Amino acid sequence: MKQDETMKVKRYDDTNVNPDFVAERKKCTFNIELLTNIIDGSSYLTETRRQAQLAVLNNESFSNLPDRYYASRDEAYAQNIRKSAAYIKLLKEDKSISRAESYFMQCLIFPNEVPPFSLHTTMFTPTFESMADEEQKKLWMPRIENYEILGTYIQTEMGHGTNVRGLETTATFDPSTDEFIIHSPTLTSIKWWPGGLGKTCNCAIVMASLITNGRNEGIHPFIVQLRDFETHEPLKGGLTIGDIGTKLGFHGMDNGFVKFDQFRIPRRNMLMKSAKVTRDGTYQKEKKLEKLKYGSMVFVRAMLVFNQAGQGLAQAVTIAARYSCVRRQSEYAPGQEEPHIIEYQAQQHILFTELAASYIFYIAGNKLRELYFTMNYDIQKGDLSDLPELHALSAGLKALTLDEAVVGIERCRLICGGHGYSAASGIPKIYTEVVAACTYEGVHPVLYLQTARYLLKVYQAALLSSSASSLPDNQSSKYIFRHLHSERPRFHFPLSFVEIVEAFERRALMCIEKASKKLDGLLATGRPHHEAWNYSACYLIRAAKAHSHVYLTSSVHEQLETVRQEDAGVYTVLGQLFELYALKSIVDHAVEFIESCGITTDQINICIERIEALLLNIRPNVLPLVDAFDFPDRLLGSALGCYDGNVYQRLYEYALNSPLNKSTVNVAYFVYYIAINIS
Ligand SMILES: CCCCCCCCCCCCCCCCCCCCC/C=C/C(=O)SCCNC(=O)CCNC(=O)[C@H](O)C(C)(C)COP(=O)(O)OP(=O)(O)OC[C@H]1O[C@@H](n2cnc3c(N)ncnc32)[C@H](O)[C@@H]1OP(=O)(O)O
Ligand SMILES: Cc1cc2nc3c(=O)[nH]c(=O)nc-3n(C[C@H](O)[C@H](O)[C@H](O)COP(=O)(O)OP(=O)(O)OC[C@H]3O[C@@H](n4cnc5c(N)ncnc54)[C@H](O)[C@@H]3O)c2cc1C
Repeated sequence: MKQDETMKVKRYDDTNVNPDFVAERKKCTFNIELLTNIIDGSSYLTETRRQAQLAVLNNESFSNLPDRYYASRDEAYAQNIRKSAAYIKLLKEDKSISRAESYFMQCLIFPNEVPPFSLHTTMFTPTFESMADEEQKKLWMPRIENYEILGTYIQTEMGHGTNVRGLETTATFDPSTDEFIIHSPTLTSIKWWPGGLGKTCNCAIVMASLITNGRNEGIHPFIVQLRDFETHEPLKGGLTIGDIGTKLGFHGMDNGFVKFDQFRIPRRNMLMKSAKVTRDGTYQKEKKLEKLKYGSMVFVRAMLVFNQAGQGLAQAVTIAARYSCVRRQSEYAPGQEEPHIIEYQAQQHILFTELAASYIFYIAGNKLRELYFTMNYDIQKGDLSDLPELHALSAGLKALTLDEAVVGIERCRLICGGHGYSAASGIPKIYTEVVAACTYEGVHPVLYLQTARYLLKVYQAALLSSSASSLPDNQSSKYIFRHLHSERPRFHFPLSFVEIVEAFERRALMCIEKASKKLDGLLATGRPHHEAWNYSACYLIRAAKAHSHVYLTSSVHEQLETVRQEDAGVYTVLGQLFELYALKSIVDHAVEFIESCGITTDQINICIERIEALLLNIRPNVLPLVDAFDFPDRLLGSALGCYDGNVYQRLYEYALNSPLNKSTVNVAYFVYYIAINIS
């Protein structure tokens, strides 16, 4: 990114800081900057992020006016398009902007928003790059990279989302014209939900059942132009397109529908890297590359762990923590000043356990992102051996971290009392964005079952192997094999960090074994496989969750081992957060740990006591721990969570700006009530 010499806006306003915050920040026992580097992934990424954020704050085109919480849907959409236009212009003009820089800029330009063009970068382009052949890439990529083509990803239909194989849209090859005919044969086959489809995008990858020579060859991707490149009008020839209407959140996003009525596209618009239809209608495929077509889902699921679960929960926690250090309530010691609500143990238990979870999701999410890019390098070159592990991991972690994050965000809102319910707190917006991710890219029961399907295979292979070296070289195979072929360790309390990871592994293995036994038991009674699978679902989902917890704990433990060499202060606070998250999970799933690790209820009580001690340990550092996330105020968009802690002034300003306050007597009241009931 080109450096801007005129950068003048500071990321924080550190004048006029609430004195309570000044006192809190003085209690800090560790190097905040070092922890920020860990959260970002490196000091280089911290610096990159800050420069990118400054560039956004200095650019008036990216302001959030009108106020984002008062904007109507039309205004929210228009605001997103205005900012998108400025952002895309910038990306086109400054080719030195790196992927990381553009990512950080986008997060701040569209705070807690998925903007209408985002499908272009997260799904349309990756799917095209992965599924198009070289000639197709040469033809299309320049216009895709130049944003002349703005694409979305069209898979889901009104009647089918989860069951991709059950999609009804057809792409029938017509050899007489060398074209595919895209058709929606029923009401339920209307494509429904794709982001940016309603009003914004001019092209799309459409997933449809390929039919040639009378045979249905299954779901394949096609690139389809939807709108005229000049007038932006939907193309003639069989398209009905529109916006699907208001949703729980995503107000600035035009999720859309499209009905195809015998709409024709050239044969070469089928993406032909792993399968093709020749001029005479012959279908050919490379079976080994078949699963590549699911690749963009794996990508987004892997990214959602740090981007939505980690970042979303961390933002809610930052807001709740800062507010808790300002808000005073109730008489604690008779006759004395009301304490800050942060001093109540009940508040600390919720706030600090969610703080711990946000650190775990952020750090594990960063590691998953790195793992994705490492594994995907080989996958794109045609070596798909890591794909099953990556698919299982990204599916399970997307589900588990988002499940826990949305509950955590709501708990943060609740511990802010009444002001948490105001949009001004910023938390409702965070919640509606993050909870959407629990649905898109796959609903969670379905994703857990995908993870479990893989785990049972790994378990069977590990059972039959006499040496780990004969198994695939990945984390799942390693820990499942190791614990399957070794004695249960004796656990000592309080648990060491190594023992914590071991305990999560033993628990996961037990859950996988139980799921396997349940399935085998049902099969042994003569039930068909699909029925036995369905009635094992509760066991299978428990196994997938326990396995995902293994990744969370082991990857953060790995990070801790590195930090231990570097800085004692950071190691201590990060260790406290790791222990708190792990012990809370153990207590929440006590039955599974008692059974799998041979521990007692007395030992669970030791964990409960230890959690209380950890709350006291964490208390002095709470504000520095959320400061370390380094969220600019604009990103949080919160009167309660600003860096300077001037909560009440901001709440008052927010209320004064309400459109309802533009007049002293509201016209509706005058017209409907006074006119009818008082005159
Ligand atoms: C900070 C530092 C720098 C940063 C750098 C920058 C990095 C960039 C950051 C980018 C940030 C991104 C942020 C994200 C924000 C994103 C916003 C996005 C907005 C929302 C977009 C939403 C889009 C959508 O929702 S698209 C629609 C998604 N739909 C689904 O998910 C449907 C779910 N259903 C399915 O996945 C399948 O149909 C399934 C798997 C449930 C069932 O299918 P099936 O055919 O019946 O499968 P099955 O028989 O069970 O299995 C067959 C076989 O295939 C394997 N399989 C299944 N899925 C996959 C897969 N995805 N990958 C690989 N393999 C898969 C399965 O395991 C089986 O294998 P075998 O057992 O071997 O047979
Ligand atoms: C905000 C948002 C943005 C989206 N963006 C896009 C997009 O850009 N492109 C796109 O193509 N799609 C998009 N989608 C669609 C999304 O991917 C689907 O909604 C999602 O995959 C779920 O499919 P469905 O809605 O058909 O739910 P269904 O598949 O009907 O599932 C309903 C419920 O049934 C249960 N269920 C279903 N199948 C099973 C099973 N096999 N086992 C156990 N339980 C099951 C689950 O509890 C599930 O929640 C978006 C959705 C949202 C909410």
